Amino acid sequence: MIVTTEIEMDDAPSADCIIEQCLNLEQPRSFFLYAGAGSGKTYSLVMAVKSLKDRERQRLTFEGRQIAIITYTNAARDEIARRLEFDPLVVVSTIHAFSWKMIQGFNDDIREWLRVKLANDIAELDDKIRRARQPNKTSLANQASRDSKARRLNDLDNIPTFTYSPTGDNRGRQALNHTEVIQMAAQFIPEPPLLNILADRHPVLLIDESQDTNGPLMDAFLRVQAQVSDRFCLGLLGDMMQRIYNDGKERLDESIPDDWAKPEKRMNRRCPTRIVDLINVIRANADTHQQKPKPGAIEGTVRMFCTQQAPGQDFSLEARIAERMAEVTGDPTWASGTAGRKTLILEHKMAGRRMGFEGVFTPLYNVDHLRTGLLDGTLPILKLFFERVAPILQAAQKDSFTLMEAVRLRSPLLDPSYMKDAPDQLALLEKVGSAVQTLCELFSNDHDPLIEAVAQVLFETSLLDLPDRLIEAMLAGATDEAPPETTDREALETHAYRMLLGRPYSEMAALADYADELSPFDTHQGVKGLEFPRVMVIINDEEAGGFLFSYDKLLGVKPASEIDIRNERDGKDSSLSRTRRLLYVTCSRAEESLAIVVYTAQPEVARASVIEAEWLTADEVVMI
Ligand SMILES: Nc1ncnc2c1ncn2[C@@H]1O[C@H](COP(=O)(O)OP(=O)(O)OP(=O)(O)O)[C@@H](O)[C@H]1O
Repeated sequence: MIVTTEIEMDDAPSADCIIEQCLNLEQPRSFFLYAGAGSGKTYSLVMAVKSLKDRERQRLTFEGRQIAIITYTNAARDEIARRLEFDPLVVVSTIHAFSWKMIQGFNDDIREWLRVKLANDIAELDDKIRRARQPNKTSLANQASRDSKARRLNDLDNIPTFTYSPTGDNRGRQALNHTEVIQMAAQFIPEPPLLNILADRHPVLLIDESQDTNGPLMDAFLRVQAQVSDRFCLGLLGDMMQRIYNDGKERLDESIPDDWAKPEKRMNRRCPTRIVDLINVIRANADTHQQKPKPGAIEGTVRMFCTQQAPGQDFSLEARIAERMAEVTGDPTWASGTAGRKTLILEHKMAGRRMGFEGVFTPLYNVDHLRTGLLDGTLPILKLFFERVAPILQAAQKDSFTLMEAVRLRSPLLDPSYMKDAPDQLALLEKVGSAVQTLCELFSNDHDPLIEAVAQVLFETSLLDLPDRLIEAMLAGATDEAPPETTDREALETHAYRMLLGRPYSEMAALADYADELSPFDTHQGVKGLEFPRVMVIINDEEAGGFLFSYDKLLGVKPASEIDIRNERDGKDSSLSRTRRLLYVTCSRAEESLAIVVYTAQPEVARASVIEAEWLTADEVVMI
């Protein structure tokens, strides 16, 4: 068998060889990798670091220095660290963790930065409050925010040490929030002493998904590189066409200095030829980087289904489309239910409707300060149900030994120190057994109890600890009333939990399935970096209800606004270019076949415009 290497297959000198040459501790050269979807950026990153470690292990160890890698998500961090065998010579972190590691301990600088920032924010809010004609929801919120900032400013000198956790709640007067840490890092890193600390600690810094790295922070890294280029290598991996978050640096590629290496990977190793062609035409509107499929790539299938059906009503249409895809592709897995494909929706609530968890999701999502914890699953109320109640109920389906083990690991009643002090251990065990039985009985005969009933059992039996705010909500009782007209965070949070209490437990279970990332649904943005054999992209502006993206504009159903046209003409970002990039990301996830489902008021127009733009042929667009 003849083994063809990438060097032979690619018309450009191998990008991986160029990167390897750049990672030279004697003569470092920074680089910016041009690489489209599925071109193996993660592979290149891992290979480059492995080779550097092999060459320079002794020296890096002796000098106590580490190669640093910044990833976009915790999942990507874990994956890259795993592929590098958790080697202590390499530190892999998210941008938040990396920024904090750099600024942590500089308490005086942090305090002074906060002093200026808080004073500026207060002055801005004072101005807004002054200009509000009469008190309204916004002015009341501004006043509350102003008062809280003033309290924080007054208290600054009493805080000797600031704290921060990239994955935690960051509550308490000494805690910094995510935005502050990023902003401070952007300001401190390009100046001594952090400039030298960074270059001394990490002679090589590689940033994955660099197109979405916070803009000011990216500027800071570029400034560091410009000042210490003889002893610091900055490697940027990413794809400008996959910039889908708003704070990434616009036109990063144009800011790259001439003396950097600019390797390019042109081969798409993921998608079939038909999909490579499709993403090439979508991309052609944005830049000149085109890809070729890997040798021996399958042909693959693309279909677009355009419908006028009102959004969010009947999802059996999507099941019927999946059946059509099974016929067209000859792949029966398409028709095997939602688990047989990956369905990409624009907003989590759209998954909520399709998976049946909207009733628990929406009340939490509507409270600003709960949103992050909801989306990353760190909200204490979710942890209670996802990590404690659900495993106990699952164990109850097996045998009594598994059940008691699940309870032992989670119940405060079976905590060794609590048990040790219990006057009658046998009675305690009986109490636990009866509590578990009461909990399980709620679900007997396929009954779907209200979340309130489940919480009540946990509370009355003390089987599990409940978050204080949930207990407050239980005392007030379940509700389906609209949230109160207030800016009081605690009142809004308690109200959201009261709404949740009135929902069936099955909705919480569905949300848990969605959160564990094994669900067949994900958002357009959430699948960055991932790949799936069968992908169904749902395009539905009305159901998504957002304003940053507009597929109707991209597909010619709605005219672009004057601002969009002006922005496009001036090479600035617009809802058209943002949506085009998002479509590029979603379509390029498919390894075998792709169905694009377009819900729109004018399906004929959408059809005509994709055919005219030569994205798809007439045969590939189905009116349904
Ligand atoms: N050198 C290689 N040889 C064979 N397969 C490869 C190679 N590099 C990458 N692949 C495979 O190609 C696919 C795409 O790689 P990867 O996910 O790293 O691409 P990517 O550039 O990060 O993509 P995207 O930006 O679209 O997320 C993966 O299935 C990966 O295993």
